[in-house]
Amino acid sequence: MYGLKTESSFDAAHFLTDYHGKCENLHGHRWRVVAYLEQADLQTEGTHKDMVIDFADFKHALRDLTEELDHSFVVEEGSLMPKTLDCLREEGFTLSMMPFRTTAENLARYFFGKLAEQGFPVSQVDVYETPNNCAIYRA
Ligand SMILES: Nc1nc2c(c(=O)[nH]1)N=C([C@H](O)[C@H](O)COP(=O)(O)OP(=O)(O)OP(=O)(O)O)CN2
Ligand SMILES: [Zn+2]
Repeated sequence: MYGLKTESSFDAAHFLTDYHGKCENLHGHRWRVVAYLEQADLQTEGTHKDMVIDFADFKHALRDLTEELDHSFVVEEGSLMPKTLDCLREEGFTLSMMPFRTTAENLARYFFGKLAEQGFPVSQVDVYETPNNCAIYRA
């Protein structure tokens, strides 16, 4: 089995709905996202011969995904009143609406799904919320 790994980071704001503690308040993280690909065989011909895939394609795909969330407010759908969302948008804030509670675990599954949708043979995504705390989603 062959594997590739790349990583990218994004800075964003969030809060955890129904969390009893300081994380219920709006705060920010520099989330670090590490993605892994696994494939039994290497490509056999052309420019990608003896590669799982080109590192460039992999790193750009992950970077594009983290870039979409960078410097935004990552909001769980239904967690704020529509009028609050309207006001934030009117103020010019960028909102990234997510259909899940914005935990590191769910963000790991989100990036996993987005890479898989694009055809990458993704096997695992790690999301670090702090340098020491990491959530893992695996196939
Ligand atoms: N399993 C999970 N636990 C927690 C998550 C999560 O996504 N998955 N998220 C949070 C909060 O987002 C919170 O911001 C994390 O806070 P904390 O662990 O306290 O991190 P700090 O950087 O503030 O750490 P300090 O040690 O207080 O500096 C909570 N739990
Ligand atoms: Zn947090």
